[in-house]
Amino acid sequence: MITNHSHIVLKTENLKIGYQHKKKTLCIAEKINISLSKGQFICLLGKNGIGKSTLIRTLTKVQPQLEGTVFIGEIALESITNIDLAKKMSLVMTEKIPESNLTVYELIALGRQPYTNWIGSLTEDDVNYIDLAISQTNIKHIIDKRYNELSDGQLQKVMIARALAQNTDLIILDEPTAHLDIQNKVEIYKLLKTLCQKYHKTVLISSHEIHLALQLSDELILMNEKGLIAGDTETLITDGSVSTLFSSNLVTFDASSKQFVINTD
Ligand SMILES: Nc1ncnc2c1ncn2[C@@H]1O[C@H](COP(=O)(O)OP(=O)(O)OP(=O)(O)O)[C@@H](O)[C@H]1O
Repeated sequence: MITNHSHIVLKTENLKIGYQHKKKTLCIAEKINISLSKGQFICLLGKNGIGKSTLIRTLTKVQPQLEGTVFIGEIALESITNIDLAKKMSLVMTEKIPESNLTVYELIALGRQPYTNWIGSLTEDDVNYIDLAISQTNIKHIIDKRYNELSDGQLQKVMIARALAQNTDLIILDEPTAHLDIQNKVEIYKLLKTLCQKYHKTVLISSHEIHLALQLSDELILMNEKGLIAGDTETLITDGSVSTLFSSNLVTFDASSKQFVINTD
């Protein structure tokens, strides 16, 4: 019997990611075969510049793959229209959005764009999803503020709320907690975990919060110079895979505390 757990929301087949400039090809990683299952909280970890954002941009159709295929369910990514994709997948990127005079509420309401009618007026359903996203991210106190009045941390929560309002089965976030303090980082991680457990969303995030990722994720995708290692979080901690993330004599992975610790000598 196929359970919800084994239901694959996204998978890649022999994916090769990177950049093509004129006749020059820069390969960042290849032979990538990963799958994301329904209800799973997956963290993508790797050191600076290893290719996490490149992978996320390729999985979300922001940039083309060099080779191979990304499937959303059974359908190849390139054959899905942008409007249909926006109903299946929401994306939170670190890039700043263009300057605007929108209020927080209006920004979040933009998450409903794939569903709104041609004049863009909000239905009762739209309003309910927006209100739920606002309460889930705990930002009711700032909904009347303008975009340019927000701190980086507040803006990050608003962008997550916009993705939640989009109400997709799959949510992909590139370093969603980069500007947040420790309390807000934990809050966001717990929120993402709850979305998976309670609402069976599939959440993929790239992150440098290794300690939080190891405590809360169901699965990991580890990127290092040799390629990708994907699997169950506890397994990758105990089989030593996590310790390969940083090949440096500055830090060592301590599996018992699930942390990289600074070498003292
Ligand atoms: N437009 C581009 N053209 C060519 N190379 C690029 C481009 N964008 C990024 N790169 C290179 O691709 C590699 C991977 O970058 P990427 O941003 O995916 O890493 P990352 O793991 O997300 O890093 P970080 O943790 O620092 O955000 C880097 O060497 C980077 O210089």
